[in-house]
Amino acid sequence: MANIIWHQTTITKADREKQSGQKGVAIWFTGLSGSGKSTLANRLEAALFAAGHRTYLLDGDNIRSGLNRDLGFSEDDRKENIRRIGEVAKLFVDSNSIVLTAFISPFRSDRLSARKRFEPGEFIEVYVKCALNVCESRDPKGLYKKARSGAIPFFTGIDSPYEAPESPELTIDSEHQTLEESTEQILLYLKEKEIIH
Ligand SMILES: Nc1ncnc2c1ncn2[C@@H]1O[C@H](COP(=O)(O)OS(=O)(=O)O)[C@@H](OP(=O)(O)O)[C@H]1O
Ligand SMILES: Nc1ncnc2c1ncn2[C@@H]1O[C@H](COP(=O)(O)OP(=O)(O)O)[C@@H](O)[C@H]1O
Repeated sequence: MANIIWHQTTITKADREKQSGQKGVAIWFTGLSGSGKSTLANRLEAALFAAGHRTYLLDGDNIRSGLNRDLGFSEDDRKENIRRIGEVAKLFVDSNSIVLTAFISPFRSDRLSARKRFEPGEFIEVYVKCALNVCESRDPKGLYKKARSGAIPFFTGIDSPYEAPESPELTIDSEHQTLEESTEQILLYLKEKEIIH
């Protein structure tokens, strides 16, 4: 961008890591509405927090009522939604947090653009896999019912596409795994990658 020059801060990401003993990463949940992103992200954050880690959870509905309150659900708005979340997540990672994001993030190209803003290993894509009919039967917010009645146009999985990840770092099968099993699966991955100890 013209006349904008990146300012290198005195305290670096490496300094922060050394002080805290944890690595900053983004755990990027993606999946249909009702697949379990929020439930799992909250459960995982609680486990990480209890173990003394610095964490933060960015959740769809909360961000959409503040930072992204100007955005709706058109393709362009979803793209901008995910772009901003990616930038915010990057700031949290720079600050040495484990940031968890729980957004449908339906488009592969947008998730890839977000990934590219991070260093290798910092962006952990977690696909919360769950069949549409199961998400629809859970319908925790009653939104599928509304979407089927025509009250919510462009609802993901019904009349707006969801592009499943092709090579996510982790796939969680929320139809067949319990919440505890899914949480353990992610914690194990974080330990294997030496993000937490
Ligand atoms: N048209 C349409 N399609 C999908 N979802 C809708 C829609 N309208 C409202 N909602 C509610 O908004 C939540 C999804 O917001 P996100 O920011 O995660 O969506 S996206 O990533 O920009 O696609 C989603 O929350 P989750 O159920 O937690 O996924 C819904 O509660
Ligand atoms: N194994 C599971 N993992 C996660 N959620 C589950 C599971 N089984 C049932 N659920 C339920 O499914 C719903 C998922 O809703 P939510 O977490 O809001 O999904 P999302 O954030 O993807 O829209 C919750 O009511 C949750 O209790």
